[in-house]
Amino acid sequence: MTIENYDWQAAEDEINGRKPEIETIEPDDDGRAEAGPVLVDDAEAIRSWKGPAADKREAILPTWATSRSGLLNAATRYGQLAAYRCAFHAVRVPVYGARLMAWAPVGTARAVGAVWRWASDAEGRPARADAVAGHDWQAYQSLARLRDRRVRWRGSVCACTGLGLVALGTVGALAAPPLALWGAGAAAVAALGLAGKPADKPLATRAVVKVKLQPLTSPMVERALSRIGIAALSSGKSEDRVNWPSPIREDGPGWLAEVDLPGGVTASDVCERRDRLAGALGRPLGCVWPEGKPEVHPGRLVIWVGHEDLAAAAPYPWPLARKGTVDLFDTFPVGIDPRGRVISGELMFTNWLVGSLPGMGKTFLMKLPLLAAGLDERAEVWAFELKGSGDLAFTEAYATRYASGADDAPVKAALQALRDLREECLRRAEVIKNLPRDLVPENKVTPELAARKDLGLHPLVAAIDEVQELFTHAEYGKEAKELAPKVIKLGRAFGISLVLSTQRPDKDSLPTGVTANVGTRACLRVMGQVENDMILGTSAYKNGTRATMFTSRDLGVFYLAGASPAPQIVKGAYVDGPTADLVAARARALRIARGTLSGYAAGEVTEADGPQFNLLDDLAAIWPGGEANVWNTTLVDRLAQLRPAVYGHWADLADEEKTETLTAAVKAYGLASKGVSRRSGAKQINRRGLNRGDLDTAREGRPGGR
Ligand SMILES: Nc1ncnc2c1ncn2[C@@H]1O[C@H](COP(=O)(O)OP(=O)(O)OP(=O)(O)O)[C@@H](O)[C@H]1O
Repeated sequence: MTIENYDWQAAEDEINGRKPEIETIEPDDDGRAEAGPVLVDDAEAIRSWKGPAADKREAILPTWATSRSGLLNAATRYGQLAAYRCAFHAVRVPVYGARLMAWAPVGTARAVGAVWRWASDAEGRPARADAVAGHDWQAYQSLARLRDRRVRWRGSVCACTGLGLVALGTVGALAAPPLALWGAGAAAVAALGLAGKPADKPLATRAVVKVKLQPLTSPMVERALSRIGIAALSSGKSEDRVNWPSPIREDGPGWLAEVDLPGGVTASDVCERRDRLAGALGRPLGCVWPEGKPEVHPGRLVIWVGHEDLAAAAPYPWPLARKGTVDLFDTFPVGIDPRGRVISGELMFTNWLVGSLPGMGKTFLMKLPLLAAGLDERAEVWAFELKGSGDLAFTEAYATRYASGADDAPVKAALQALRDLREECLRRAEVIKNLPRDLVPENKVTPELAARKDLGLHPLVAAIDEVQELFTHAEYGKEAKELAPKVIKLGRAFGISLVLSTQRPDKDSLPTGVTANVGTRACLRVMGQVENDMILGTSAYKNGTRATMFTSRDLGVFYLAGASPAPQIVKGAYVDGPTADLVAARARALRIARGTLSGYAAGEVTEADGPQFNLLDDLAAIWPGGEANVWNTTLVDRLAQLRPAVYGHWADLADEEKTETLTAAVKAYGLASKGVSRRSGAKQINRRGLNRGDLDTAREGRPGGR
């Protein structure tokens, strides 16, 4: 119990009234404590206890104003609101124009009436009438003289202004450009329309109706907590009251309440009842996000209540979807937390495990590390999708290994990948061991070593979607279960990362060696404690990290553990199919430029990937008869027709990219493209292409021969 939580009254009652039922220190044998039992809790001593005091400093700036992403989010929110208002009113301009025109005659009448009243000294009329009624003829005479003077003067002003306006109008009509005339006309109609506007009718329709959100208050939170079915919170006893270490404050687009729960109640007890808490607070479930702060103590509860339902909020677009590259030795964005702060993850020196019920967003989440790896041109990517849906087909553009399907072939390819990764781990370990100590101070791959092509220590990211198909496979499962933990444990330091996803997190489908050793865990909605802990780690459920609290509406929402000291709730960035293809095209271009496009994406197909065939043989097969030199663009189109599954995506590239892609792909076989000049109509066009003689030489010299 902290000093603030100490119940002074109860302590005093106990000391002064009832016989104390508290621990006592018995007198020493030597009789020094004869004066009676000494209380362990001396109320006076505790009351006068002075220190050491820990000053808790409140943040100078709200959380959202302390980070670039927070500021960016706030600016985006207001910018989007302003843009929405502009667009809303822009489409209604004709309606507003029609309203102004309809009101303009009334406005004209009102303007003429006002001028007339001013020119005829209408305001003096009541005074003159009073003078007549009171038979005060002297006053009347002076008021009448005043009126005459005013009418003369005001009449002249009106006449001059009228003549001036007519002259100005005539000159304007003859000399001013039509646009200015229309502008002046519109301004006049607008002014008269506004003058004639009925008082109860607004000109513009409201673009944004402000819904007054009720601020979160401490009585509200206390009342809600007392109604979620936790006995201690609803007992009403003073010792069962929650404590407030800091006041409720606005945090991003919502309110943040931090409370210390009474003894014996933990934050996870409340997290488990998130739906009841939301109900008791009268907010949509997607607005209420309780979480623990175990680094303070298990009873510290943080409740964030958002203005907007996270499940109904617009998907969060991946910041790297349109532009940007990734340095895998740094972090990359994976989503936002309920408060709108960008959450990042990393791939180097960590392995990923993604799990959830089917259809909650596993594959969408897996796309993020795979695309991030794609945007680091040093990284080699292997992707295996064992459901056969083609969800990871975007990686075909840049992956060194790719397999997809619901049959045995991709499962076998994934197993082969694990075998090869194990070998690669050993090779890399040997390379690192033989390097001078100063280059590998921590026996780990460094960015400098990863950049050296001669060492082969580049990042290698291997993803297996629906990995349960591999681990439960009758023939390959046993070996895969043995290999995966070894790769996870060993590969980490050598730049090899596994990204695994499963929709069946149980002990048969996921070896404990995997669950115990992965560093980054992402758990979308699961049904129970076992699945939760299989993905998020032992005791995660007990510690309040419960992906069971997500509902079926929380698509793409997950607990991310391992990316930061405490698990975080994240709404994953949304990358749809076409966007993934665009990013993949950038990943491919990066590799082509660096000369690192290899394997599957470069058209090389290994035995493990399927039937054996080869780019050089395929080129020979589609070579136009009798031609000595052929443009790369023509060859790529013919290759795409020959094997759409392998070369199909090349056909969609621009001519320049087709040329580059084939140049890079044949380079691996020691074949170089050269300038090929051809006549097209009256023009002579020069493009890069291949020579048949060079191709045959490369085929002869290929290991294994023709
Ligand atoms: N981050 C996200 N934001 C918004 N919606 C998302 C997000 N991630 C996924 N979704 C939605 O959830 C749906 C299911 O996603 P996904 O296909 O990744 O699920 P899954 O768990 O892989 O399913 P399965 O187990 O059947 O393969 C998607 O069609 C998408 O509309």
